[in-house]
Amino acid sequence: MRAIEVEGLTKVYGELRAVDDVGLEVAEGEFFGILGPNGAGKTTVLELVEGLRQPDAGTVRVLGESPWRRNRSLLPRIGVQLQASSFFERLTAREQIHTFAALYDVAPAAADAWLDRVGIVDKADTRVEDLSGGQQQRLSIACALVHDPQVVFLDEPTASLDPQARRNLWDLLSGLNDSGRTVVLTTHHMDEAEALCDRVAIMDGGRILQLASPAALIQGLAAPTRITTADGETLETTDPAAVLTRLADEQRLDGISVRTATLEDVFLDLTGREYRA
Ligand SMILES: Nc1ncnc2c1ncn2[C@@H]1O[C@H](COP(=O)(O)OP(=O)(O)OP(=O)(O)O)[C@@H](O)[C@H]1O
Repeated sequence: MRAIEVEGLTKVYGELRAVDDVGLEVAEGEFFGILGPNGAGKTTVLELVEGLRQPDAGTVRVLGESPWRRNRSLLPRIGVQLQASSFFERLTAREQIHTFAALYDVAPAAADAWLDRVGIVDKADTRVEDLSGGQQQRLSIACALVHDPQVVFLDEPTASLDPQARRNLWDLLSGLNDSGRTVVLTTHHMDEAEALCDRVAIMDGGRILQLASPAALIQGLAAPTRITTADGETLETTDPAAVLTRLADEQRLDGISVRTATLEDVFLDLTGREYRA
């Protein structure tokens, strides 16, 4: 069963084809990433799939149903991370998540557990406008997850998190996915996509340039490994084991750094330009 099926998806703003003939499928239980620089069209794809925007062309099915126009039977089965600006004003973090929980008949205690899971339980009595950007972001993720949806959509969920909170969120999302939830996120962090996603769609200019697992995308490049020694010599090789053995024989292993290809190299190869997140 497919969690998401998208065909020929297009959204036009004036002259700009923000999303241009996008097709993709996400399997149930998959961790799927939409990756690309600012303005690539990631958020627009996500909003079209969530049913928040109407496509100009193409079809979207989520759990077998069309999300547009507001499909009430689908809403309890999907979780959508809200932008911070969409909070109810003047509510505390706890009141905020309890409100969401009540909409889905979730018990308040279960909602409180989500504040704990995203690491802001100590801010439960703080009004949302007094939370930091990263704390608001964590609250918005907790609100998206509070009803235990089958499919979770997250738009750049780690954008304003510090490194520790970012890692904690990675663990939380991996855990959700391990328990069978489908997770779809957008990110402009290549390392995040590489660490988390089963497959990624690399987008630029409204189009999907490549769609595969991070490992397959990187292997497809056949890019050399770069080994830099402590004295600054850089060796490019497709046989790193042999080069490392030679450096070991020459007692030059101390202080070396080894760099294999990454998704950034894939982006460079696809577009001919450096990736700028
Ligand atoms: N409501 C709108 N009206 C006009 N243009 C829009 C609108 N929404 C998005 N766009 C344009 O569509 C393009 C894609 O925007 P989108 O927000 O989907 O990109 P993104 O990949 O999510 O970027 P970012 O990483 O900056 O969030 C951009 O050029 C943006 O300016």
